[in-house]
Amino acid sequence: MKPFLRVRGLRSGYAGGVVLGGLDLDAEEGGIVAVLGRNGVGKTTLISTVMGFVRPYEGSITLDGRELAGARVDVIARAGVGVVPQGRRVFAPLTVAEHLAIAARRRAATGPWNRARILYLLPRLGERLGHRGDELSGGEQQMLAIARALLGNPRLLLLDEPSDGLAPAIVSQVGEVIREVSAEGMTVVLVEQNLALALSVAEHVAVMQKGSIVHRAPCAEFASSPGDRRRLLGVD
Ligand SMILES: Nc1ncnc2c1ncn2[C@@H]1O[C@H](COP(=O)(O)OP(=O)(O)OP(=O)(O)O)[C@@H](O)[C@H]1O
Repeated sequence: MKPFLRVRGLRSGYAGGVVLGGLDLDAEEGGIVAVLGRNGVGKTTLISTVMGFVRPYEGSITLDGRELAGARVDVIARAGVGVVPQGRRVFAPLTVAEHLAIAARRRAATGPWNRARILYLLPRLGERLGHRGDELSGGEQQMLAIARALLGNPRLLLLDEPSDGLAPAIVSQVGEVIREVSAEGMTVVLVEQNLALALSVAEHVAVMQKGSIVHRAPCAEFASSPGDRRRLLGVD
């Protein structure tokens, strides 16, 4: 079967410097791939390049057969790619309701994910509609960042370290939300340092080192290979 997201020979970086040196990645439709790797290997650069924030030097990024490498961010968003960025990017003075209204106005496509459905999935946000971004906990901000991305009805959702800075109980809620959106058919690429979260939600792992994917495995296999985890990630 042809992968829904197919990245081949992706070279990218900043101001002529190379971070991704010919990266290949596949994600099946409706599947969850976790991209793992130590700090600084280029995980955020991968997300930024797929999303069009960083223009690739070379290579191919196809979504459902359509070439997106080098396209503008708005074209990529309309083609069905959504992102939950690292650090959440919630605006301090805007309320939850205002964030959602802006995201709904700017949405790339209509589809199953509307405000009512998202508030059903993320009930805590419904209780905080009148609260400003800077009044939300880290977990609430993360749920808002996810809600904003879902409102765009992406077919491919890129999440950049959604567990960062969250308490373990909230991390498992984030994991449940990711599983639920994937169960509805959305394809997910999850960049994570939290191995437990990655292994509990994804079907496959792709491990990055120095700007390329050096190891791919089904999660169950990676979970039962402590030698691989130590060698590739430096963790037990
Ligand atoms: N905007 C930028 N301009 C120049 N260099 C950058 C920029 N963003 C990242 N880099 C560099 O690119 C390399 C890869 O960074 P990147 O953030 O993609 O890695 P990462 O795997 O996501 O790391 P982390 O896990 O710490 O978030 C690093 O050497 C970093 O310093």
